[in-house]
Amino acid sequence: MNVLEIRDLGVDYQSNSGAVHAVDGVSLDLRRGEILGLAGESGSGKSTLAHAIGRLLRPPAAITGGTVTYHRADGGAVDVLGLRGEELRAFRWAELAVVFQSAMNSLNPVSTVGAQIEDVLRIHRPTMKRNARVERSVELLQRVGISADRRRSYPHELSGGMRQRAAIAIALALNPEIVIMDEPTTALDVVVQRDILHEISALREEYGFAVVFITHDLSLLMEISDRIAIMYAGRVVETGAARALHDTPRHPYTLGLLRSFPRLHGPREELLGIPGTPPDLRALPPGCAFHPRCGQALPDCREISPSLRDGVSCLLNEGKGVR
Ligand SMILES: Nc1ncnc2c1ncn2[C@@H]1O[C@H](COP(=O)(O)OP(=O)(O)OP(=O)(O)O)[C@@H](O)[C@H]1O
Repeated sequence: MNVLEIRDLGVDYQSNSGAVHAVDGVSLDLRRGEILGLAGESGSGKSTLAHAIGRLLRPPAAITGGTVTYHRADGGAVDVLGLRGEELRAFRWAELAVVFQSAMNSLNPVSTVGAQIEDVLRIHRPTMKRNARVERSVELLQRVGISADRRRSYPHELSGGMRQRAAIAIALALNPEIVIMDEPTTALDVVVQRDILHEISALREEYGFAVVFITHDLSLLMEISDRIAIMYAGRVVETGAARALHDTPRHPYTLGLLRSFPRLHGPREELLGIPGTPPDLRALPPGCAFHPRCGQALPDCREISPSLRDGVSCLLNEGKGVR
């Protein structure tokens, strides 16, 4: 059951030197309650896609086409890109919430973390009584690992990890169906990162929300995600179950990414990485955008732009794993 369906979505950034096609014909499903990881090199369009889904794009970004459909738990379908005004505001917190990399930027520095949760409740649940709001904020803070006495702390009084936990608690205030996490733990040290990721998994089990999770760290993504979508130059080039993608990558770019990161388990392998740099998004090479960097490219790859079929867009792929 899909909670979100993205079809043929395009997002451009207008610039003096031409339109940057940051997201180009992306179709992707988010299933109810799953963690979907978005991976890809810097500049591949992950954040732009996540911002488009959350209706957070600002000029010079503009949606050039496509649809995003949200399926309510009661079966109703919502045209996310068509939401305006009050409907959009309600959708943003109650149905979809976002946690950004820097909690410091999303938290209000002059308001305690408890007050920030209670504010969300006050605005969106006008009938909720004050003590019910306090109760809920304490419950949420405790649930993300912040003790009740920290409810009155200001963001600057908390450690980086605690601030990120607070940002997650705020995002969960209205029990959203979808939580978008854009590098939520990247600024934190590895131990704190892992703790928070385990917390996110546990919260997801408990509350049943779906997550779109973005991180540069593919091994981390493999651990936390149910499914993964790999982006290259604004397009999704492979999707699949995290395990399958890890064990039998089908796109040479996926393989390259996997080889760029040390594996957590199993024998150590040489970090081969991917030669070259991502293309200019104003003028993609003809054919498969990855072909100039692909060690396995065929002559046809220079001419034919493969579409995503059966979870992979690569001419080489005939159901076999790439080498
Ligand atoms: N305001 C902007 N104006 C012009 N181009 C932009 C703007 N913001 C992003 N871009 C371009 O859009 C492309 C996609 O960027 P995006 O941030 O979505 O990628 P990303 O995969 O999330 O990268 P990262 O992992 O570094 O966050 C990049 O080429 C970037 O240079």
